[in-house]
Amino acid sequence: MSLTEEEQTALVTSDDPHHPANLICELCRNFYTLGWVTGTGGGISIKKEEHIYIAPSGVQKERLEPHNMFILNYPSLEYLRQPTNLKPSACTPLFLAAYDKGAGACIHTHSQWAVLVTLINKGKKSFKIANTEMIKGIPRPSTGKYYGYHDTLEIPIIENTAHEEDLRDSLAKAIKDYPDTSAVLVRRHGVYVWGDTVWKAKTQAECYDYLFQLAVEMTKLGLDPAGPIDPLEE
Ligand SMILES: CSC[C@@H](O)[C@@H](O)C(=O)COP(=O)(O)O
Ligand SMILES: [Zn+2]
Repeated sequence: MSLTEEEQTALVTSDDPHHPANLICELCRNFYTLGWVTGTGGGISIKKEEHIYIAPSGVQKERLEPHNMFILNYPSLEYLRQPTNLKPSACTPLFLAAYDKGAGACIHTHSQWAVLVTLINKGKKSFKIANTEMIKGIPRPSTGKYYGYHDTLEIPIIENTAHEEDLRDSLAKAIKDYPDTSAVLVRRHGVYVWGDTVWKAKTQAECYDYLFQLAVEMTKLGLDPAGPIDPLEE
């Protein structure tokens, strides 16, 4: 299905700030200030019905403009729009793994908290944290609810590869092995977080980042992020 130039332009042109092409630009500017998408790394993709919006590869993500967006048809994976002289994000196969799981948006951050949490869990296949209020912002699909304050949240960690696209198989395996997860950490690299909608993906990415920072700081203080509540605390 090839679209005319006009039809392609219409897919990235809107006065609605919530249109995916506009939102990707706005959110990347926000994420840049958080240190999530600096130095061209990281990014976000949004799915609107059968259209998946993807940013170009290797560009400053905080300077994106709506007309820079690639558009993929889902599930045919045919490109409907490919801006000239640009390549789609190397994260595309990873974003697609999240869409295959039913996501409406997927965020990839290079947050240093995500990187550090993989380093304090040296040799481990997952990161765990419990008894923390912000866990309640993370959905638990098997229960149809969110995690509870006393639950243990477990996020898989996969090993980094030299090229982003080569992470696809291990990310897909982690999603299969941890059916309740909505995030996958990549050692020495960052994290992928997805949600049913762009807003859920965003708030969940914020909760995860908070929990990663908390876990790093707790570990520095000799506290176990997944440990029980100390009776002397209260
Ligand atoms: C600082 S380069 C980082 C990239 O290799 C990659 O990890 C990344 O997250 C962004 O890939 P990109 O293809 O620019 O969207
Ligand atoms: Zn990356």
